[in-house]
Amino acid sequence: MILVTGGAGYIGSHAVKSLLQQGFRVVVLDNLSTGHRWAVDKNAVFIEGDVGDAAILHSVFTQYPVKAVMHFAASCLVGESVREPLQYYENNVVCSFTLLKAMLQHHVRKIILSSTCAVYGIAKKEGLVESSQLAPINPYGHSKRMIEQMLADFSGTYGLQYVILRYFNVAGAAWLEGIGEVHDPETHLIPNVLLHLLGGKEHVTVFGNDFDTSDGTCVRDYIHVLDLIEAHVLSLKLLLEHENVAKIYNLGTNTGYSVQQIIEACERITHKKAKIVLQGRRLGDPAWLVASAEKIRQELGWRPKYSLEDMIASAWEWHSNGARKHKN
Ligand SMILES: NC(=O)c1ccc[n+]([C@@H]2O[C@H](COP(=O)([O-])OP(=O)(O)OC[C@H]3O[C@@H](n4cnc5c(N)ncnc54)[C@H](O)[C@@H]3O)[C@@H](O)[C@H]2O)c1
Ligand SMILES: O=c1ccn([C@@H]2O[C@H](COP(=O)(O)OP(=O)(O)O[C@H]3O[C@H](CO)[C@@H](O)[C@H](O)[C@H]3O)[C@@H](O)[C@H]2O)c(=O)[nH]1
Repeated sequence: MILVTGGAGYIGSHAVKSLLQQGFRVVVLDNLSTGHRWAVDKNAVFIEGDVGDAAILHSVFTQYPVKAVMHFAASCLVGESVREPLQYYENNVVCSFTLLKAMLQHHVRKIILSSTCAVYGIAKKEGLVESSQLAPINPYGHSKRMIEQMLADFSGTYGLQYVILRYFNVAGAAWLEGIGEVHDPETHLIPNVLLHLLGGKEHVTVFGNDFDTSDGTCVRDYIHVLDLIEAHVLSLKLLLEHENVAKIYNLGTNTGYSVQQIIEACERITHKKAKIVLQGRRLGDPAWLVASAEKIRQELGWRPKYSLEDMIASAWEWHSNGARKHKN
């Protein structure tokens, strides 16, 4: 059985569906702080609770034969982390510590961690590799960096085995399966543009056009959630079929798009025109984050199948149709 923390969230809910489709049994632990009960596939066991609650973890590990953990649960907004660092260190570092301690107490030694390219900080304009310098510039990136360090330390001393996946910007939806991104408030760029084009938001805000990039807006590397989950399944198989695994992989597409280019792509795909309002920079944003995902390609044979157009089109379908059912 696989324990999926944060399995009611955007990415976790896609992972749960995929694991079930691959024949794994799944138990989800989620406190529903940003996730949704409806997003959890009904064939998974759902436990509403906090990853920082040692008693709940004890009961989960006692009740279910958990072979590995996929740890998605976290606070994960860059700007919010600058405003609320206490929350980020508590929900990410402290809760992950409690989870890891419970795992070790119950002899569960395999984990996949959702990490982030925010651990790199200010990057040079070339594909970031896993060995690039780690110098986060916001509390969110620091908190994930600290969890990564715990895994490395616990691996050496206690035999913890892990795959750390550093995601770049995740987008798209498995909308035909009835899941996609729903955050309230929504802060991510692609859904914000699409929600505006659907009439739900007055305009699109662009945070800063004075960065050192070709058009002055921030550049990110966007990856389809289904490609991302495919990498999780490969990582899980690696962990389950081998001993002493301790791996770090970037998950991106090696291609950067500026905020301006993303808005234009959304306009092209939806045949609608966006109203743009320029604001100052958002706290904690680096100018440029683009992956080299060569390592996971070489070692696990993973490569992304979906384009930026696929991400935007599937998110558009989701926001136009699927997500509406869940709004009151
Ligand atoms: N969305 C991205 O582009 C992106 C990029 C890099 C990394 N990540 C990482 O991926 C993971 C999932 O992100 P997401 O976009 O799906 O976010 P999300 O907010 O949609 O999902 C997070 C889920 O975790 C749950 N949760 C949070 N704290 C919890 C706790 N203490 N106990 C139990 N449940 C808790 C929430 O209720 C939610 O269901 C996070 O770890 C995030 O840091 C996301
Ligand atoms: O309405 C908006 C929303 C965002 N942006 C900009 O668009 C870029 C992307 O922002 P967003 O979609 O919020 O993603 P990130 O801040 O890059 O963070 C996401 O991607 C990170 C990896 O880069 C993950 O670690 C985080 O968890 C996840 O929230 C940034 O430059 C933002 O300033 C805007 O200009 N207007």
